[in-house]
Amino acid sequence: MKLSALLSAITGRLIVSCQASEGHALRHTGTLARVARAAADGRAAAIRCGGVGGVADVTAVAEAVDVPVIGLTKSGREGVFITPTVEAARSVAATPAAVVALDGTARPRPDGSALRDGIAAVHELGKLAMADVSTAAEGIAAADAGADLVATTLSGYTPNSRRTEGPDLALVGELAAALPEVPIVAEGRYHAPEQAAEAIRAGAASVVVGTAITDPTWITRSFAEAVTTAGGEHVGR
Ligand SMILES: CC(=O)N[C@H](C=O)[C@@H](O)[C@H](O)[C@H](O)COP(=O)(O)O
Repeated sequence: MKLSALLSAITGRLIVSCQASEGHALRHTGTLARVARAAADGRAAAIRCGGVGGVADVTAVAEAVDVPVIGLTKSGREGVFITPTVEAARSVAATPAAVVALDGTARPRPDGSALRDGIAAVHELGKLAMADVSTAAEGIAAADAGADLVATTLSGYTPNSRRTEGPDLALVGELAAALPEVPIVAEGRYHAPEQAAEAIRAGAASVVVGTAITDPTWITRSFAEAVTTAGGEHVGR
């Protein structure tokens, strides 16, 4: 898929991330493919998927939905863990995913490669590359390395990034101003529709929402906590 075709599908629209970590009740490829279908039925413009489920999840989701898929692999939680090697980038690019998401920070990669190498491997297989960054400087470097899209995914998850409780809307604005030619994707801790709308107003081409839509354990916990707190107040009256 060409970048222009992807952009006509996702610009000004919502992307849903359908991933589940090891041990999560939804950590099942077929189940996540169903979750992706439900999100597409709700008008998600694209699905981001893979994670610890790797290329099996990406392939199953791509078969289940008729919107573009952004694929990634995840290994570990330390240092570079999103599509961390050239081999991982190549394996995701070989699936039906239209876009490969990969760590776009300047930290050392497990295989000693540079971001530019991973992006080149993705492009060789005719796919688009989304760089997941944590700061504006990383986004600028990622665009220079050939990234087709830059996403704020890693803000709050690297030692040198801001740790906002909610989404890092400021980073969206900074990237949009610094890279007017590059589509910026807002991602990470968007927990309410109004926050997602705010990201578009801040200059994002598109917004990725994961946990708040596709993690029923997280959603339940937030309701349960609210109810328990009210219950405690009630008992204390
Ligand atoms: C930091 C990291 O590993 N982010 C991952 C990237 O693919 C996913 O675990 C997130 O769910 C995704 O970025 C969407 O964000 P949120 O779930 O906050 O809406």
